[in-house]
Parts: sequence; structure tokens; C-alpha cells
Amino acid sequence: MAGGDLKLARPYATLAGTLDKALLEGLTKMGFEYMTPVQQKVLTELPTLSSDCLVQAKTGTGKTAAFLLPTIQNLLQGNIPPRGKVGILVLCPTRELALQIAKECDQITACLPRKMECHTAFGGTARASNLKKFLGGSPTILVATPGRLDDILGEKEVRDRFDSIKTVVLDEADRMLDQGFAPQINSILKRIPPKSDGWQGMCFSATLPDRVNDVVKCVLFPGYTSLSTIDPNEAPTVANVPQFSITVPSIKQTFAALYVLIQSEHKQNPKDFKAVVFGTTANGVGLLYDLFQNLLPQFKTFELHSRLSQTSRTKTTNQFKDAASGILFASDVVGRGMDFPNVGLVIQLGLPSSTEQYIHRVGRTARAGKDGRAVMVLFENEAFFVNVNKTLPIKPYPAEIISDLTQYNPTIEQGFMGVDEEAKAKAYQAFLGYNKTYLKKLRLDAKGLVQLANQYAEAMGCPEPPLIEKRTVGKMGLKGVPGLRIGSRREEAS
Ligand SMILES: Nc1ncnc2c1ncn2[C@@H]1O[C@H](COP(=O)(O)OP(=O)(O)OP(=O)(O)O)[C@@H](O)[C@H]1O
Repeated sequence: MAGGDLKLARPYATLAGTLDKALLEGLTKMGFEYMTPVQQKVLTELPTLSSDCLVQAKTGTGKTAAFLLPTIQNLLQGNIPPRGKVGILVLCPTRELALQIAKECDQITACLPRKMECHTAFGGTARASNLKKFLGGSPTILVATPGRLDDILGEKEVRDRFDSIKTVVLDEADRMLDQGFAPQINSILKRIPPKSDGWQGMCFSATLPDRVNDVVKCVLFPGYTSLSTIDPNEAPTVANVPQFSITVPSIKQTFAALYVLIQSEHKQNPKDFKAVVFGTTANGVGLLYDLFQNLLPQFKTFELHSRLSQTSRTKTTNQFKDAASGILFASDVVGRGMDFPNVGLVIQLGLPSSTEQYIHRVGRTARAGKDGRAVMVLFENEAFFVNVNKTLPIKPYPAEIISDLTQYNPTIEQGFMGVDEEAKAKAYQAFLGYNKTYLKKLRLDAKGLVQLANQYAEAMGCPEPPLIEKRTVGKMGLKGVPGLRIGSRREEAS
């Protein structure tokens, strides 16, 4: 692990006496010979291992171990709770990330003489068996997504397991404290012991926009320690990742641009070509996966998004983590935190939901000091993203690949022949829903949005715009907008 943002810090061996030797043994087995800068900062600059802190470090630089090590060491230094009581609660935004953190936790504690159980609680798995395992075990550490934890804290038996809590960690803290999760976080904080009982709060992320400072006080004491390994004058994205954007004249060319871009990038890095392609909606990602299985059968392809069962999401996550090569078509369910080793390229198709999300997606490559590349494919209305994000080092894509994309129309049309109409209809509807929230930024009115979506449908080879239910149109606030075909696809099919 070297290079880039990971100018290596001190060897872990220098922490003999500070970190329990069994933890040092675990780290050696993991191949963590040196601390990364964020791990060194947290382990050597916090006033005490149980101090409250707000920590910022770039993507892929080892924040997981940076919060697990001090908190576990703190328990081992005489603060271990009674058997079966949760000492450390880690909250994170996605199920896959919870599994990943728990796995790293088990590796770190593997050599402890007395097993320190780390449990998980996240949606998509059977609630009863999740609860039975938790209550039947002796969880010292729990890694959870807010929804499921908030749900099971409704049971008194579960609440009783938190009466000796020592530390609450928010990983991807800016995401955990945004309006999407805030209600569940607040509900959870009301049902574990109050902050005045003195438990430690820790917030970690690669991005900490100013608004976070107003909301961290729900978990951090005033006077908490702020640590950062990011120089305010440098780009917030991880250093050794050249970033490019391709702007095509209209939405209709985005599929061809992606088709040509993947082959152009593969040609430059044919060995172990491992890429993540982000789309803006789950159904849009599912459509890309279906399309590119037909267009580029020479690549192993994977899909990950919220329209899949948790079982298949977990299976695909593990497969892509282990894959030497392949292309993962993904939504933002894996936009943050997910560690897929040796991803060399991140492509983003369509407007990222925020600058922070762009940074986290790029952070799926160039991890642990490795190199990577990032390319964004936008159509004209979305091109503003590059202009309003001057701190991002995004340059125009070097090759003139967009010079004549129309020559690929027959290929793309052929590829869409193998994609079922319902998948296209769902992607069309999701496209409307997603881009409706960005009308102002896209400089579109509702009519213009529908025209854009109908071009998107045409590009998929739909002979006419797919039918969309009246109540869906109402919910989207598009009632009466010309260009929509109102009706039920079920009836059309029968
Ligand atoms: N000290 C270390 N030595 C070697 N490898 C390490 C070390 N610390 C972490 N790693 C590896 O670096 C990769 C990134 O670690 P991690 O996922 O914790 O990064 P992160 O900062 O949390 O990223 P993100 O911001 O995307 O969540 C992982 O593969 C991890 O195993």
C-alpha cells in the first residue's frame, strides 16, 4: 500500500503498549504493517481513545480501521461491558457496508483470547432470525443500518442490551446526518442511553460539508476533536485519479458513448479490467446491465441496486470483491464506503445527486494507494455539473470518441432488441422521477422533461413512450403535461 494519498505513516509495531498485542497480531495477519495517515492521526492525536471526534480522510484510506481500533482498544482497557451488552454501535448507510465493516472487525479481533462478537442488523434479512441471533448471542459490537436498528429497538429486550454503550460511530457521517436518515438516527438516540451518560461519539467521512457541523452535536460533545488528512487547498477526490467528462449533444447518444468509452478504456488497460459504472436510478442501472450483456458479451458483468433481493446483492458484492476483472453496473447503493479491490475505472452516467456523491463514487477506485481513472458521461443539459464544480479536477475526455457516435446507432438498437419492454418502461419512469428533482439545474420545464424522457425511450428502441399510470404521473407532479401516454401497462400487455 503506497503512493498517492497514502504516503505511509508509522509501522503499527510502534504502537506496542498502546494497542493490545492481540490487536497488533490481527493487523499483521491482515497485512496492515503500516498505519495509514488517518489511522495514525486518530491513534496518536486524539486526547484519549474515548474522545469524541469528527474525522475526515479521503476515500479508500483506511477510515474503517481508524474507528474500530481505538474503540475496541478502549473496551480492552477496562471498559468492556458485561457479557452480551453492546459496547460499540457503528451506524452506516447501506447493508453491504455493514457487512463489510463487520468482516473487518472480525479480522481485527481474530486473535483476542476472549472472542469479541460483532453482529449486524440491516434490512432485507429476516427480522425474526436477525433478532434471535442478536438476543441469543453476546454482541459486544453491533454494525447496523438505521432502519432495522430503529425497528428492533422497539423491543425492550433489545434496548436493555444497550444500557452499557461506550461508543457510537457514524460512518459516512454526512450521509447519516442528512434529512434522509436524520429521523431514524434521532429515534435511535432517544432509545439508547442519553449522550449525558458519557458515551463516546465518532463521526467519519471523506466529505464533511459545512452543514454537518450543525447536526453532529446530537452525537458529539461540544469541544470534540476535529482531525483531517485532507489539505483544504487540494482536490477533495483521491489524488492519483485522472478525471474526465464526456458531454454528448443529447440523451440519445449516451448509450453509444458508454459503449465506445468502455472499449476505449479497456484497450488502454486490457489486463484485469475491473470497472464500476454508476447510473442514477436502480431501474436505469438494471437497463444498462441488460443492454451491455448483449452489447459487450466479452466482459463479465454484474449488477447491484435496490431492485434486487438482499441475497443477490450480497452474493454479487462478494463476487465482484473477488473478481479479477469485470464490469459492475451499480446505483448509489454502493456509491459510498464499499471496498472493491483493484477497481481501475469508475464511470458515472448521468448527473450525480451531489458533489459529495460524485467524490464518493470516484472513491471506489484508487483505493489503498492504488491508481485509478474516472470518467463521467453527460448530455448537454447536465454539462453544468463540471462548470459548477471547479474544485474537481475534471478534464474533457482526451479521445475524440464522441466525434461520430451515430455510426453506432444500429449496434445500440440491436442491443436493445434483447431488452424486455417492461425493463425499458421502468427505466423510463425512473428517469422521469429522478430528473424531475433537477428541473432547475437542467434548465427544463415539465414539458421539456417529458420530451427528454421520450427521447430516452426512443434511444431504447421504444416505438412510442411507455405507458405510465395516472396515479404515478400525479405523484410526480406531471399531471396534464403533454407527451405522456397515460394508462396501465398491465392492461396493454393483456
Ligand atoms: N493500514 C493499512 N495497511 C494496508 N491496507 C489497509 C490499511 N488500512 C486499510 N487498508 C485497506 O485499504 C482499503 C480501504 O480501506 P477502507 O475501506 O477502510 O477505506 P475508507 O477510508 O473507509 O474508504 P471510504 O471513504 O470509501 O469509506 C481496504 O481494502 C483496507 O483493507
